[in-house]
Amino acid sequence: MKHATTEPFAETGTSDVLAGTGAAESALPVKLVTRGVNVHYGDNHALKNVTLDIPARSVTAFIGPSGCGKSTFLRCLNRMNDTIEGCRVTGAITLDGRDIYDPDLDVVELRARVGMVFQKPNPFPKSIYENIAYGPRIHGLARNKTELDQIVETALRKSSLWDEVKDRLDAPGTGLSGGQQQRLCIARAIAVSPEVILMDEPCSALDPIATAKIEELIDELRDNYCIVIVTHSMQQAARVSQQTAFFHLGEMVEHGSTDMMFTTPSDQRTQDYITGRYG
Ligand SMILES: Nc1ncnc2c1ncn2[C@@H]1O[C@H](COP(=O)(O)OP(=O)(O)OP(=O)(O)O)[C@@H](O)[C@H]1O
Repeated sequence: MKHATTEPFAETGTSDVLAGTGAAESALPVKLVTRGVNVHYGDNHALKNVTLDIPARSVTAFIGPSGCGKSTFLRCLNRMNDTIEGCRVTGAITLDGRDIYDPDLDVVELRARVGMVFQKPNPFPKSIYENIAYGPRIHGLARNKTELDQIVETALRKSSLWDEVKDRLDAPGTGLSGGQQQRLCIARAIAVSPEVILMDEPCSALDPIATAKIEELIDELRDNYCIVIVTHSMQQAARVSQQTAFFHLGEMVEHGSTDMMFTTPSDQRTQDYITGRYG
C-alpha cells in the first residue's frame, strides 16, 4: 500500500523501503512514518536504522529486552531526545507527511500534537484542575473560564477520572493514588487535543487494579488517537495493542499485527523473546 504520507520520501529515493514496514498489514491510515532512524548517545549507537509506519487510531506496542532502544525510539517521535545532551538523531520522521525534524517546526506545538505519558506519574505540584488547565491555557485553547472548565471536564471524563475527582478539583494532584495520578497525566496530555499519545511503560509503577484501569482506558482512547506504548509486559502488549514492534540490541527486528507477532513471528530472536528465553 502506498500512502500519501510517504510521498515526501519519493523524491529522496526512500519509497522503495516501504516493503516490509508493516504498513501494508493495517487498513488504517498511517500517522507516523519513520525511515532509517539512527540515534547515538555520544559513541553509543543506541538505535540502528529503524523504519516503521505507525497507523492512526490504534495501539502500537514496542517490546524487547532492557536497553534495546524502545524508549529511545519513542522519544524520537516527539523530539524528546532533543533535550538529552550528546544525543544525535538521524533519518526521517514524518507526522501526517510533515517532517518533524524540520528546523522551522515549532517543537512546543509538536509536543502538544504528540503528547507523552511517562513511567512514573508526574503531576505538577498544583491542583487537579490546574494540572489539566495549564496546557490549554498556554496553547490558547480556551477563550474564557467556561470553555476552560469544559476542557478540564472533558479531559477528565475521557481519562475515566471525572467521577473520582469532580468534587475536589482544587485538591493537589499529587494527593491522588498512583493510578489516579497516571490517569491525571493522561488527562493532561489529552487536554491539549493531541493526535498521538506516547506512553513509556505507563503501568510499571502501578498495582494490577490500577494497571487494568489504564489498559481499559487505552482501549477506549484508541478510537480517537494514535497510541504508542513501550511495555516490558508481553501480556500487556497482547492485551492492548493491535501492532507490535520487537526491538533487540538497537535494531527493530520485526513488526506486524500483534496476533501474528505472538503466534507466528518470523525471526528467531522474536520467537526466543516471546517464549521467555531471554529478556
Ligand atoms: N539519556 C541517555 N543518555 C545516554 N545513553 C542513554 C540514554 N538513554 C538511553 N541510553 C542508552 O541507549 C540504549 C537504549 O536505551 P533505552 O532506554 O532506549 O532502552 P529501552 O529498551 O527503553 O530499555 P528499558 O526497557 O530498560 O527501559 C542503552 O544502551 C542506554 O544505555
